[in-house]
Amino acid sequence: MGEAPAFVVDDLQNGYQNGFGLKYKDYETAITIHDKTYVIGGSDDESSSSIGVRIYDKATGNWEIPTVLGTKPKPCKSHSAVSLSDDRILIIKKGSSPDDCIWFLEVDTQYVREQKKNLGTQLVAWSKGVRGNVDKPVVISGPSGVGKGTLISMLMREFPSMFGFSVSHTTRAPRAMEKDGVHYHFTERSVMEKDIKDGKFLEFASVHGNLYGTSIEAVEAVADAGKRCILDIDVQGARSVRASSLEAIFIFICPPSMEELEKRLRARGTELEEQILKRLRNSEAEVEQGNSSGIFDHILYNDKLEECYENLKKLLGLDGNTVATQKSSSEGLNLPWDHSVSKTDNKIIINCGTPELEKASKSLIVLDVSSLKGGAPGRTRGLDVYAIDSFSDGLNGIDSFSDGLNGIYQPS
Ligand SMILES: Nc1ncnc2c1ncn2[C@@H]1O[C@H](COP(=O)(O)OP(=O)(O)OP(=O)(O)O)[C@@H](O)[C@H]1O
Ligand SMILES: Nc1nc2c(ncn2[C@@H]2O[C@H](COP(=O)(O)O)[C@@H](O)[C@H]2O)c(=O)[nH]1
Repeated sequence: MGEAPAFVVDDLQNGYQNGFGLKYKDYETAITIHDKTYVIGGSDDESSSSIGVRIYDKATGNWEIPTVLGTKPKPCKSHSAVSLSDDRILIIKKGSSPDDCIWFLEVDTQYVREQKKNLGTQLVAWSKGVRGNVDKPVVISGPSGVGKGTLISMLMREFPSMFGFSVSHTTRAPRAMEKDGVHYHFTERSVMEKDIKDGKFLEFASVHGNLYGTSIEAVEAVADAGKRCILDIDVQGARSVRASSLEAIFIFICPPSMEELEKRLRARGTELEEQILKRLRNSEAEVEQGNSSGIFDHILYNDKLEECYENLKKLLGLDGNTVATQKSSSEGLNLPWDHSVSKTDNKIIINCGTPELEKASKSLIVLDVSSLKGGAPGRTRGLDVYAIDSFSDGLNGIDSFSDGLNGIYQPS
């Protein structure tokens, strides 16, 4: 795809290399990985909604505008970019809020390769970086009427600040008490199919004759609120999530018997006879797959509701030690506007000192990226952050901090 280049090709061929914050005009950085140069544009244009990405393919001599998946970072005036192991580029936004400064642009991860194959286009995907290991999302599956929704409501009522519900999309009609955007995003099939084609869904499946799906945005909205995401999805959806990079805990809820399941479904009174029969027919295969597919980490029997709820809490580590597990999931990183970035092995060094402060105390922040987990279409977790307070002279390289780590960076 052709586009007027912001700089001439010779600049790319001669001037750019893998590495650091090569600031170009209009706050762009360029990172070359093998034959491709990724030009990542910051912006001072308030109207642009996200950081742009273009690719120059040295082999063909063409510019390409890739399909961009994932929740995109809002534009910033400047950023640094560092390539990590050829499959993703770390972006450090300057002047951004502490919880919005670390992003990853995935260019050749498994997810990107799969989506490229599915969509048949040049493609990249954004994933926001978070410190440490936030609690894994919880996927809850089980046949219709087994009590998934009831258990999830109990959990959310008891721990409102800890859990957030992933609001699915569905093409089925709303029930009497259901609210759009709360219980589901009720949607037209054609709209949902287009969004699926555009890569906006983490998973989707045809369930009891309707289309259901979890959008990437739904999962990220929960993470943005600093909560642990709960997904109520069918077994097909659970299988897709299991195959994705979203690391989750998978729990299957089993009915005590098929007779009891039928009783609950009928007593709920939300489905017409035809739907009840369809759901009951499907439940046999679901229970079989739930028990034998290897997708699920835990199987819970929902016979006595209170007992099942206590067991659910136990396996989520919520039995009596609630305060300890209600930790903040995404503590940010408070970077000064003026900083420079360098890299060694799996460590990214952010120098927060200014050249004018010659003999003064400088502060180096180390981002350890050796234990990254997850990634698009969710968050990139496992980012470790340390600060080093050191005194000028010779502190512009990697060698100078080998013994300088003095604990976790405290945002000022
Ligand atoms: N352990 C239980 N004993 C008796 N009734 C229960 C139990 N658990 C849930 N129920 C009841 O069963 C009905 C179905 O529960 P619920 O709506 O939570 O099922 P679900 O698995 O979310 O179904 P769906 O997949 O169709 O959304 C509800 O009326 C609920 O009150
Ligand atoms: N694969 C997905 N399955 C989903 C999703 N949201 C809900 N579901 C499952 O659908 C059935 C029926 O739900 P109902 O609300 O119509 O009773 C149930 O098993 C849910 O778990 C989704 O996003 N993806």
